[in-house]
This record gives sequence, structure tokens and C-alpha cells, in this order.
Amino acid sequence: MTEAAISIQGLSKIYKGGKQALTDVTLDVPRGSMFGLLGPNGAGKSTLINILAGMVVKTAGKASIWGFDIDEHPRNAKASIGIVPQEILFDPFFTPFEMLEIYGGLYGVPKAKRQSMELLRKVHLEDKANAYARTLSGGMKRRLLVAKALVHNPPVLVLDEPTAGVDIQLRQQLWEYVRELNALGTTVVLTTHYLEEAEELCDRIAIINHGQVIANKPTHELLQMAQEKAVTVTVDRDLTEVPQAPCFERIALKGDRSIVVTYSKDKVNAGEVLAALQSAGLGIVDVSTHEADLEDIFLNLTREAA
Ligand SMILES: Nc1ncnc2c1ncn2[C@@H]1O[C@H](COP(=O)(O)OP(=O)(O)OP(=O)(O)O)[C@@H](O)[C@H]1O
Repeated sequence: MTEAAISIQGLSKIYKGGKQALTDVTLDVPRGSMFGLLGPNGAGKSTLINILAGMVVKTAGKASIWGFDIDEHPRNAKASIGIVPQEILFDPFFTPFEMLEIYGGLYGVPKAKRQSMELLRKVHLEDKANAYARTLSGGMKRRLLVAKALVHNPPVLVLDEPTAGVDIQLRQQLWEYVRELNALGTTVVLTTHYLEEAEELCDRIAIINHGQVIANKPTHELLQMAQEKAVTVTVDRDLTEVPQAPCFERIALKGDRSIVVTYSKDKVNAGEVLAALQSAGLGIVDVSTHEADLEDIFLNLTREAA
């Protein structure tokens, strides 16, 4: 089937009080993808996810999940998505096993088809199955939230900032599990501030800023969009001011003898930048260049859109 896992058209949200959180967002999440939704704080990511989850009412536009329009077929749309929320909210007196059973029941999963223990095993919580949820560590709680989002075996899993406050080892375990799910066919959408992780994990990335989608591309294409590159040059004398040349986008002193020149790689190359420094009378002692990563692209794009 070619239909998108999530399809969003012209989605807008204005909260009571007038705050416009989303403006005309159009976005398709391909089936089977690992999709990154990136954006600074307050960009509108949670609003978007909460609309899909049926927790926030949109002001305008359309959205469908697994082909089910959220207005016309809300039950089917909800059954097609599992959401791991940002905040950890649990009833502390239920055990993880009980909690998954209760949620399975709420989603109408018959008892015989529930996989509570299997899910706990997958998120490495089987030995906590019968402990009170309040005795779990932060990382364990987060993994329990992932299991909870999967009780109804949805084809789409959305993780809203899943690694906030999770240590590196647990984060790796969580990603490993999410990768496994994706390899088995689950479409995964994740919002994260860890841009490196999005770069490493996601095959497609959309960037949202001030409620608008400013980029939506396969990860490798997004990386190619980084137009700016930086070269750090150590020169043969102390500098009090930086030289100027038309081929520099920016230049900054970094210590007495070191300068960082940012240039646009679609206009010039590093050789021309170095030649410009030499013609300003500087002897070059050392050079290091720095490949743009997603962080740079993100900053460039959000700077442009600001
Ligand atoms: N219930 C609400 N009422 C009014 N304004 C809201 C409400 N929820 C969010 N907003 C505002 O809408 C904008 C988008 O918020 P949202 O939480 O969707 O952003 P976000 O990208 O998820 O940010 P973060 O990464 O910090 O979670 C923000 O300016 C926020 O203050």
C-alpha cells in the first residue's frame, strides 16, 4: 500500500487565548519509516502529536492515521497509533503488569490476545512486572510508557522526546528496541532535541519552527542542505583583528592565533578561503575543516526562517 502512515494537510492550531501553535502544516510520514520531527522548544511538536492522539482539537486542516481520518474515523485512527508522552504520569499503585492489562482492556484487546508479559520482556522490565510502579526508576518508567503505547499493537508508534532524562545506556537500549520494532514494520515517529540521534536513527526528518514545517526531506538530503562549512586556521602571528574578504560568510577570532572562517560551500572552496587569508598577509600554520552536521543545518534553517 502506498498510502502514508500519517497524512497531515493544512493543519493549524490556535489555542484559546490566541496563541497560534501550528500554521498550515502539511506532512506525510511514509509507512515503515523512522521519521524524525525536530524543532526548538515551543515549535509545536507536542501540539501536532496531541492532535493526532485526539487530545487537542485542531483549528483547521485534516489528518489521517493509517488511512483513517481523525474526524471521520476517530476510533480506527486512535487504534492505529501508540503514543509515548513526554511526561511520565502513572498511577503509582498499579504494577507494570496490571497497568498493561488495564490499558489492553481499555483498547479492547481481548484477554487471550494481550501480550503484557511479552511487552515487559521486550522493554527489559520483566523482573519488575509485579513491583509497584512508584518503585521504578525514571528510565524504567519511560520504558514502561513505551510498552503501554504498544498494548494494542498499533502500526504507528510516536515517541515524544523519549530520552529526556534517560541515561546514555538506557537510551541506547530504548533505541535498540525502537529500531527492532521499526525493522519489524512499525512506523516510528520521534521528536527529539538530540539532533545527532535523529541523524543516526531517522531515514527522514522534518523540521518544525514557529509552528511551520521548514524542511521535510530524507536525512541524507537534509545533510546536503548544509551550505555553510567552517575552517579553523592557525596563523603565524598574534592577531588583534580579523581580516575581511568577500568569500567569508563570517570570521571570528578563536584565541590569539586561531580564526574560524565560515564559508558557503556552494560559492567557494576551502582553497579560496585560505588564499584570501594569505593575500591578507597571514602565514598559515595549521588548518582543520568541520563537516556540517544536523545541528548546523538546523541552526541555518531556523536562522533563515526566523
Ligand atoms: N494548552 C495550551 N494553551 C495555550 N498555548 C499553548 C498550549 N499548549 C502549548 N501552547 C503553546 O503553543 C506553542 C507550541 O507548543 P508545543 O508544546 O506544541 O511545542 P513543542 O515543540 O512541543 O515544544 P517542547 O519541545 O518544549 O515540548 C508554544 O508557544 C506553547 O506555549
